[in-house]
Amino acid sequence: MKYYSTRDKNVSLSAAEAVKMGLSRDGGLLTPTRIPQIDRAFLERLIPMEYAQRAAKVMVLYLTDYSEEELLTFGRNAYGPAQFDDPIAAPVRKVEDGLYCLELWHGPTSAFKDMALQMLPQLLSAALRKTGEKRTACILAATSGDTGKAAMAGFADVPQTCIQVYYPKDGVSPVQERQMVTQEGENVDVRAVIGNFDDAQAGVKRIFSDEAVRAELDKRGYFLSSANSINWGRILPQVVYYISAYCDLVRDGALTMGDKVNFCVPTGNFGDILAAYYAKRMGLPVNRLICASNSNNVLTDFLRTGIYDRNRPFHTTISPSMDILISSNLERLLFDLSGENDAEIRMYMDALGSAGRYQVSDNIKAKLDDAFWGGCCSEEGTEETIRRYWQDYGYLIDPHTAVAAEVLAQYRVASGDETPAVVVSTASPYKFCGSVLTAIGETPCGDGLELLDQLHAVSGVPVPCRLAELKGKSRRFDKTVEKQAMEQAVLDFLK
Ligand SMILES: N[C@@H](CCOP(=O)(O)O)C(=O)O
Repeated sequence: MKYYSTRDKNVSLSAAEAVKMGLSRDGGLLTPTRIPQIDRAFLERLIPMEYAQRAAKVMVLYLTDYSEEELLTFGRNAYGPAQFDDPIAAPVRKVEDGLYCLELWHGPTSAFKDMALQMLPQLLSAALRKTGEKRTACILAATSGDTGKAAMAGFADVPQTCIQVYYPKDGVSPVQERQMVTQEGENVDVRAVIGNFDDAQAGVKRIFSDEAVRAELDKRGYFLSSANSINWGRILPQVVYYISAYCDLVRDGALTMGDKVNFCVPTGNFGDILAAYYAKRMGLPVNRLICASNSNNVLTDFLRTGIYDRNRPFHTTISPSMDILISSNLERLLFDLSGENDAEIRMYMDALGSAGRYQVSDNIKAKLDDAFWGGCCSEEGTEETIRRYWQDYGYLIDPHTAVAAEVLAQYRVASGDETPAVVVSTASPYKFCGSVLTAIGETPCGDGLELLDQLHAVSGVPVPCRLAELKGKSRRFDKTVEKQAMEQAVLDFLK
């Protein structure tokens, strides 16, 4: 299987090279040249398997220069009991008939990012070996809260790698910040950007395409790679959990093999829902993908009108990981929907860069309507949904999951579609204690880690052990950086 760029189909890379590079030199996203197909027999075979086996079976379809045995070893390292507090890794929890939550936060940093970022470092280390690379990979990541910690945890002290993370100052939750600034490891660094997530992501992409910085890093023995969902090695492990969830629903009798399911995904950078789209394109029986946004509802408007317009106020919300107005992975979706038309994608992305806006063709809009539905949820709606899930189901959910749960309810009313649905639950409520406490009618006593105990006292839900351990950890990083100074920050880190 070869990989090409959404902006240049003449690029031709192996999977290992694509994982190593992270982002194409032309600014495009590296994408498989074909989408492998799965059928009922394939899904039947996955049903009795453990999560790591399912992951190896799916991933080898795309990573043809890796062996299935190699991927199974990586899977067992990634999703085993040393990392995940649930033996199923990504369990599906029944909320009520026809309504399920896919819990993706049982990993070491309590967010769905662990599902990919416990795997990516192993894929990258193997890629370094497979390509004979002698330089050190420097991972640059922008985060609105969850990716940064998961990437640091995944890459900490991994040989021949180092990682530098940028998060928006005042744009992540207190627990998310504490997770990042206490991260151990000799090869890690994290800085708060004076700006929002889009500034941090734009800075990282700018550095990737800065030839002078790249040449200087090369002289020093480094090359750049990415741990964000712009890296195909991030998307692919996320495809696995949609397929796995379907198998679990069939195994448990909630679906009959071949029945369709809807997935409702809270998303900002469009990576998580793109992974669901690939699963659908591979042949997983998916009816509709419901894209849930918070008040930063650029994706809702796009899916409804075909016009992507980032020229709007940026809101800081209680679901901060989705506070994003430039959704990077939409580019891969548009590439697929356009019939892999790289010239058309260049036109849209140039317009996004210069005017902050583009309008897709009628052809793409029709295909979007067929596969997707977009909705958004206010801050009040988010709190109300957390409260409702707690009162009605005794189920404590985080604000991102609540956004999806509320948007799914809107979709059902608007469409009348009662297809069994899975809400993708992306983070532990303990990462957002203050907002969750307020939502369930408690007054937070403080604004730091003491809220972990308060939320535990009122809910009885166990605190994930790595979050509880944060209390004993001291702060290792406290640097801030202006968004224009990120290039220098990289050069300072890689002395
Ligand atoms: N929601 C993310 C933002 C970055 O998204 P990614 O999936 O591209 O890494 C975060 O929490 O950092």
